[in-house]
Amino acid sequence: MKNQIINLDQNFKPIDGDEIQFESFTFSAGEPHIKIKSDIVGPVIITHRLNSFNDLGLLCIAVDALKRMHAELEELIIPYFPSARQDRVMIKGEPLSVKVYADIINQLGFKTVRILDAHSEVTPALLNNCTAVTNHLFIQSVVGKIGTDLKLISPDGGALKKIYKVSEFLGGIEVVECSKSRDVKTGKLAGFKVYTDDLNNQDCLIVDDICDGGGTFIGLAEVLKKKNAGKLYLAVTHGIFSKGFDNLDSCFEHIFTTNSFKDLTHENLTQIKLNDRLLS
Ligand SMILES: O=P(O)(O)OC[C@H]1O[C@@H](O)[C@H](O)[C@@H]1O
Repeated sequence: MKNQIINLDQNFKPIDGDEIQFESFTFSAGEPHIKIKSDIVGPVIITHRLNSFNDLGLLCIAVDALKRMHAELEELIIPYFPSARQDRVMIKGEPLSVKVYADIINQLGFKTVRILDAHSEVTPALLNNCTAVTNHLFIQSVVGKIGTDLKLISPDGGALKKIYKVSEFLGGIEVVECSKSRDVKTGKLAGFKVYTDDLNNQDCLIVDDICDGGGTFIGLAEVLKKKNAGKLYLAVTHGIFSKGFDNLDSCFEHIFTTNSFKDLTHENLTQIKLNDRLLS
């Protein structure tokens, strides 16, 4: 039987199919409400941008409504997994936030959960039957626009394994390894090491999963410039850009992201819209 799709974040339609119609609104006290308007005739796929506990609330009540209509919950597609960076307890007294989200999502009872460019191996391990889609097709789209005559830059050890896989997928673009240190107590960036003597004016593409405030990439760009990098490009799957673009713009020739977190327009940014292909 053909799947039916419910795009819970109505501005975000990453895959095609027969859409389930619904109405949603928030009561004045802030409580979400939903009404499913279509008949349920096939297995259901939900796509949702799950950036906060409010988004999670809407998902939970939507699933309740669907279960009351005897829906078969085939798949949940949430490209950006919330709190994925809080995947370990660094200091006594901190929560393991990613597990809080994962436990709730596991309870919903989907056959599979699909996420994009997982921050680490922790999130897929916590989710039942998780498909973790890589960033390979996204980065392939990026190099399709800027060419392959460049070096791929991995900002830190966490991104290293992934970037070698991207490089292999793209036919062996050279990787430059870097490491990043943070103050464990404050979380503030302490510095970068770039493991090459000279970049010889070669263009560089920094590849990472998330750009939040951008401090990582601004700091790394400074170090790469000191090593004689040519043009600098940035590709991050999940574009939060919580501190805007002013400081990033002066560091990068161009920035690339997807719309997994939010819709963005900015003159120095290309947002590649997620679709069936990028999520497979
Ligand atoms: O420096 P900002 O943009 O705030 O944070 C993004 C970085 O923080 C990491 O966990 C991400 O993987 C990325 O390397």
